[in-house]
Amino acid sequence: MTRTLLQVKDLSKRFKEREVVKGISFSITEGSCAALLGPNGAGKTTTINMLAGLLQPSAGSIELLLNGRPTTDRRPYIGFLPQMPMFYPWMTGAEFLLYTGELAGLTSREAKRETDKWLEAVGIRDAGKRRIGGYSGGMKQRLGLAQALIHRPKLLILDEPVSALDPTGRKDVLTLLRDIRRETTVLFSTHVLHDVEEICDEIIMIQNGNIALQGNLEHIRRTYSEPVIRLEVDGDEASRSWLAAVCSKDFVIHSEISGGRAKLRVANVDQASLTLMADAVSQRIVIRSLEAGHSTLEDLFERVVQS
Ligand SMILES: Nc1ncnc2c1ncn2[C@@H]1O[C@H](COP(=O)(O)OP(=O)(O)OP(=O)(O)O)[C@@H](O)[C@H]1O
Repeated sequence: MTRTLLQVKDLSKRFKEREVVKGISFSITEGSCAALLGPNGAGKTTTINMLAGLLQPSAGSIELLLNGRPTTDRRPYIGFLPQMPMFYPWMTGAEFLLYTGELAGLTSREAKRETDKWLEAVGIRDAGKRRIGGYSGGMKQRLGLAQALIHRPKLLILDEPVSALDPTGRKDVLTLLRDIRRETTVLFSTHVLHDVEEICDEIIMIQNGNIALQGNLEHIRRTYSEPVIRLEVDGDEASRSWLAAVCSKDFVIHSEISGGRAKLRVANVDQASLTLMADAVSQRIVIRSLEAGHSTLEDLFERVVQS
């Protein structure tokens, strides 16, 4: 049975006379992994800070529901990793986790047990004995994640959790987020749409403080997915002018050209690919690559942002 864990209604935030979050409503299903997407300045951090209880909304409501009933104070049930987490550099990673665990209401014995568990889970068991001042950005991010999970929250909220990580670190964190989903619902903001496609099942896309698109990712994919051909030719003038001419053909619904590459939205990829290849052969144009497939979340994001 799918149950709502978080219900947001008509949420707004105004900084002086400027409204940056404009009455948004959405819900998050228990056990899901949801992504908050949007271009720079869309209002993601402001929204996340309101959900985490760090910012007071100007209007609207945020309810966390436990077994279908709203809690009076949602904060004990939320784990939060801000965009720029702050640490005490003189503490060791383990000391910091013990401290935050006890602050979150764990007994010292529980805090010790959870500290060991999470240092291991986020991959910094050995570094846990060292001072945070000597940690790299990626290690701090892992420690921040452990800090957000130590009190076993119902909802984990993360503001761009993978932006400071190298590819291995990113993969580790995404795997961890996927693993904890059995116990913890996850909401995170990101610009990396590929990560979203890998681990999320719900998305909320915001732009200019409004919701541009939201819902189940699979459903959105099915609804908005379109046949697309990605084409690359040589950079010489003849190839480029052929590419430009191709974009104005009848079977191309929409096109984007950048250098020797083009992305073509078409009605039928098979037919369009055959026509393109035949035309290229007859004009003696070398096609470097031709990929026939469907639009990605990134394509959809670009369309929403540009509209
Ligand atoms: N404390 C504040 N006072 C005034 N304006 C603010 C404040 N915090 C954010 N803003 C403005 O609100 C808008 C939304 O900012 P926010 O940080 O929520 O966007 P974002 O989607 O998280 O962007 P990014 O992807 O760049 O982190 C921006 O125009 C920002 O300048």
